[in-house]
Amino acid sequence: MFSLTVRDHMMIAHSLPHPAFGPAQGLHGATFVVELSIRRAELDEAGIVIDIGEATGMLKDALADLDYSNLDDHPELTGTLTTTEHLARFIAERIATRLQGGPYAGLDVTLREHPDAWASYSREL
Ligand SMILES: Nc1nc2c(c(=O)[nH]1)N=C([C@H](O)[C@H](O)COP(=O)(O)OP(=O)(O)OP(=O)(O)O)CN2
Repeated sequence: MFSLTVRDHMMIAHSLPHPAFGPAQGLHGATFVVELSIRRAELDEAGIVIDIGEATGMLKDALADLDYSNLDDHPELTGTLTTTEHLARFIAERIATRLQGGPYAGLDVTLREHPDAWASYSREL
C-alpha cells in the first residue's frame, strides 16, 4: 500500500464543556497542525498516489471555514465536543466525500495539538 501525505494548519477557538477537561472547558484558542494521508494500492500511470497540489488543495478546502473561526458557532459542529479526535473525523469525512468513487483505498487525518500529542482518524474508501 502506498500513501501520500500533505500538511496544513488551522487556528481556531473553541470550548470543551465536559468535566473531563480543566481550563479547556472555557473558550480558548488552539493551533492544530493537520496532516492528510491518502492510501492507494497501486500507483497511477504517472507513478503517484495523487498529485501533491491536488491533495494540498483538498485539505485547504476542508479547513477553510474552520480556520480563524470559533468552532462553538459552527453549524455542523453543534452538539459535538470538538476534541482533537472528533475534529480529525470531521475533516476526514469531508475529504472522503471528494475521494469516494476514485482509485483510493483510504485516508488518514492526524491533528497535532502540540508536538507531543496528536489524534488520528482513519477510514476506508
Ligand atoms: N484525548 C484528548 N484529550 C484531551 C484533549 C483532546 O482533544 N483529546 N484536549 C484537551 C484540551 O484541549 C487541552 O489540551 C488541555 O485542556 P485542559 O483543560 O488543561 O485539560 P485537562 O485538565 O484534562 O489537562 P491535562 O492535559 O489532562 O493536564 C485535553 N485533553
